[in-house]
Amino acid sequence: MATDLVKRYGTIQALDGFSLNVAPGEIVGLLGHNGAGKTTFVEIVSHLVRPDGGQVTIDGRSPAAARGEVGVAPQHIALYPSATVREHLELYGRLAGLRRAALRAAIEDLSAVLRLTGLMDRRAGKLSGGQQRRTQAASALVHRPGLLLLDEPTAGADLETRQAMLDVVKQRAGEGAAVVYTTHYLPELTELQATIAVAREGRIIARGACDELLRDLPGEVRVTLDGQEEIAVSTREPAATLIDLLGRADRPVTGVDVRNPSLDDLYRSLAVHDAP
Ligand SMILES: Nc1ncnc2c1ncn2[C@@H]1O[C@H](COP(=O)(O)OP(=O)(O)OP(=O)(O)O)[C@@H](O)[C@H]1O
Repeated sequence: MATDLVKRYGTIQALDGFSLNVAPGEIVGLLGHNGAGKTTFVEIVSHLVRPDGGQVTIDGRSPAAARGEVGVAPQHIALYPSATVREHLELYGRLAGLRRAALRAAIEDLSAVLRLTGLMDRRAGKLSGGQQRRTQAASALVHRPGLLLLDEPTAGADLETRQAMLDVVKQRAGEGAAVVYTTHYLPELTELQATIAVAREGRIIARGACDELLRDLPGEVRVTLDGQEEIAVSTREPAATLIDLLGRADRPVTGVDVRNPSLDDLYRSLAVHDAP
């Protein structure tokens, strides 16, 4: 849906040929260092920012034409402090065309999944940070958009908020929504069974299923000898390496640890440094 996006802010090249496709029902975990361009991409797809070059289509339409089909939870909290949680959901639901019974049902369903039921009549400005995050996500989701753009939806969130967010994302993807989920918390992407896109310096430098991307990375085998000396070997063949190390051990082996490559290793290998 995004092809060759380019965006400059003065001398800063925020996007430099950024391309990413997301299929219906797919959750894409968008990773990348601070300043890699993730938020700029989200802003362009949600028609908040115009690209200098490249193209975005959402179900064959431009971001302007498809606005009602997109649900966006921005990185920074953007709620009306004096409006209640219910008023937020009613407002965003009505803006998207929901009325009466359909609106009520959508709000009831979403407030249960996002654990907002007991908070519906509280003003947004008086909520905790995690409660605000959940309200913001609910506002993005209430009209059941076909494309969800969630920009660090769990930043600073406690366990309850994090779990609620993961539950609702899985539910919506299960119903066919395409989801772009930016995060710095890699275990969330494993739980979401997300495919991965890694951004670096304004473009996507790795894209695919998690297993595929990890296949070529080395894991690590550690063997402890006599409770003291530890030998650590980085290897693509952990079983063979372990057998070799055990065969060559000249003292009792007191500990063995085999670590398969993780998303953290992938992230470090591809997007190691902060942008200047
Ligand atoms: N409105 C703006 N004006 C000037 N520069 C901007 C603006 N928005 C983004 N940038 C710059 O564009 C680059 C990409 O920023 P962006 O926010 O898209 O990165 P990000 O990957 O979302 O980072 P983070 O993980 O920190 O949220 C950065 O260098 C940033 O400073």
